[in-house]
Amino acid sequence: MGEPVKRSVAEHQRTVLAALEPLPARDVPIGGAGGAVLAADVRSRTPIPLFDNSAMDGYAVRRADLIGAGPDHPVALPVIADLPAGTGERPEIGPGTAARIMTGAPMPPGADAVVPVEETDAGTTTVTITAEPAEAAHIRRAGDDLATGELVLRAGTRLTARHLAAAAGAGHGSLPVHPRPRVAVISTGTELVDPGTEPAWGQIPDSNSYLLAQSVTEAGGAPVRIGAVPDDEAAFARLLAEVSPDVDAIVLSGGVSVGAFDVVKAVLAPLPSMWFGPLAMQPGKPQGFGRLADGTVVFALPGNPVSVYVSFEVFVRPGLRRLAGDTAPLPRPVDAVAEVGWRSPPGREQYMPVVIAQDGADGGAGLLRVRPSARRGSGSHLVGGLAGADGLARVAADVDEVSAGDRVAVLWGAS
Ligand SMILES: Nc1nc2c(c(=O)[nH]1)N[C@H]1C(S)=C(S)[C@@H](COP(=O)(O)OP(=O)(O)OC[C@H]3O[C@@H](n4cnc5c(N)ncnc54)[C@H](O)[C@@H]3O)O[C@H]1N2
Ligand code: MOO
Repeated sequence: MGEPVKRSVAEHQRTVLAALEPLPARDVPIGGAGGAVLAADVRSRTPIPLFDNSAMDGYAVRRADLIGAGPDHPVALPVIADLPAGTGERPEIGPGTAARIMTGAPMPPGADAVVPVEETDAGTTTVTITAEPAEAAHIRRAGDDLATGELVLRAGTRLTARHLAAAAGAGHGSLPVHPRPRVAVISTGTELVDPGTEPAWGQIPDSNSYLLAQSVTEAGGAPVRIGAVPDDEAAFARLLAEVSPDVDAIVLSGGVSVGAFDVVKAVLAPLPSMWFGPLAMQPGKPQGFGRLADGTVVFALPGNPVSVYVSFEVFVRPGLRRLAGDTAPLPRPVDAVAEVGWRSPPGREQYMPVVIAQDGADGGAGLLRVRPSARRGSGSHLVGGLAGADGLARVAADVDEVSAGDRVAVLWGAS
């Protein structure tokens, strides 16, 4: 039984990206838009600030009344109004009068400067002022920040807290976004039990569904973690049919190899819209990708936990970015030096989970230093070693050994 020709990692990545389109845009209230990608430019509906207002708690005055004012020349003015932030009043400040005003309150007509309360006696009927204000002192002008119609946010921006604040300030209650992809996560394997449950002989905790659900969240998607299901073809087919109408994609783990009970392959390989095959990759060799008959996107990842982590980073995360409409370029791999050597299988591009350290006072040129995060190096079952992995060292398919001191490319940081 010979092995089929292996597809390269780059080709599979291209295939995945070419098969996916951004989810259709829709207006979402800004309270729920964080993490989604903006589908259209957003312009300010109003000036920011909306109106001239005071930058200080103090008194709105006519500057001409206070020329020459100082500690030795106090000037007393009648206080004709009290203006808190939010006031709807617009009292005219005539010559020789003042209004008490709080930070954020609109400047009353006639006033052309604000004197901070610290430079007064804080009077409420008459105020005595001991400083001459500069021209337009402590006034925040309408439109200083943005004029009406100015660009606030560009299409393609993944919305963070800062973006939501700017959009809210510019008068938007909702934003046009590509929704975050809803992603169901299912682990297959009769050997799987919920973590924390005592496993019987032959059983192990399901770690993949937790890895995948959290990875989906970190990639900006909305996970629906179904958890572990046994290797039962009929039940698995029913579950897919039940779940798929509510999600944009399904990420599966396990059951894609050549075993006798490989349920994912058994149920999905007959679909013409699914591809299964080996990749020239380690870990992550057996993979499936495509769509269910109803169009739901399916990533069928191998069961080994390190394979799942690597496959998510290399295929699923870029795919989810595409569904989410994120057009920012993927981070480029950075140059690093291997601190120790390790072996890589010939003919397969290797993705080694690594601990990353930066050269410090020892005279290094700032190059990253990496070593495998798992004690035993490469092994797609070494889930414990994943905890220490800061990134993935990529070793070309034609390299079968990395030696200490070799340069390697490292995928690192949010992608
Ligand atoms: N004769 C061959 N056997 C295998 C090959 C091969 O080419 N020929 N490929 C190996 C490689 S490489 C991988 S990767 C695995 C992938 O197999 P499956 O995708 O069918 O995955 P399973 O057999 O279901 O599980 C593999 C391994 O991972 C453990 N596992 C599965 N799910 C979870 C989970 N949710 N949480 C934690 N661990 C999980 C499972 O118990 C197995 O130990 O096939 C090799 N075999
Ligand atoms: O390709 Mo497998 O994913 O090495 O364990």
